[in-house]
Amino acid sequence: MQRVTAKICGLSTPETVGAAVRHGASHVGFMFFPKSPRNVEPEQAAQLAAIVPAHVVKVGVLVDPDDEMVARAVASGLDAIQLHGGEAPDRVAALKARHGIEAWKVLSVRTRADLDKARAYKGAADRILYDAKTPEGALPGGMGLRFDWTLLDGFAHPLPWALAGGIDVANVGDAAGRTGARLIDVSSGVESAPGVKDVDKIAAFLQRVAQL
Ligand SMILES: O=C(O)c1ccccc1N[C@@H]1O[C@H](COP(=O)(O)O)[C@@H](O)[C@H]1O
Repeated sequence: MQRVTAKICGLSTPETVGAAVRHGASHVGFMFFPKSPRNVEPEQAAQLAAIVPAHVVKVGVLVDPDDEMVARAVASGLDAIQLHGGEAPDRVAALKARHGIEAWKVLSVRTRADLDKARAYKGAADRILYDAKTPEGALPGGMGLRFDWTLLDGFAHPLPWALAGGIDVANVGDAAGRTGARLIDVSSGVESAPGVKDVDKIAAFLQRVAQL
């Protein structure tokens, strides 16, 4: 079976990007969402992207972005965009076609019906990322909230997928084992405070993932 890999998301410093790369992250993520404590400007993202080796996938996270925002983010050197808002399938497909890079769609999950929305993105998105639905008015992600992973039991995934939401070093083994996820996304689980990534937590998380 394919081994488990990890995306460390919401990175904003060379030190934490370096830690993610050194300890074996398959993906790194940069936030382009001004309301987020992890937000980076495109110029800052370009400097961070420049120190990421080619085998590590650089993902930009955007929330209902306008065309200019996507263009500025992609120009920082991204390999993929993660659309974390209410983007419809045709919008995802259009951005993928325009920029010629992978487009991921995030589905916010509370019920099985939320998973069923994945089918509409077949042919539009490259990957579905299942994350926990956050409370009304809160950030749409990065809150360290989990959804009920048993909802994924027996679900016929229409697309390659990844799991996010409230994952940390203590529960990543359960997350991968219980759901079968081969790509795990973490942000707040490797932080010491919102928006402050911790190199020791990144190292411990990735060492645990390497055992799975
Ligand atoms: O991190 C944020 O601030 C954020 C803001 C808006 C949309 C998504 C955001 N983060 C992403 O949410 C998931 C889960 O994060 P967590 O591990 O539960 O903290 C992940 O992809 C984050 O990058």
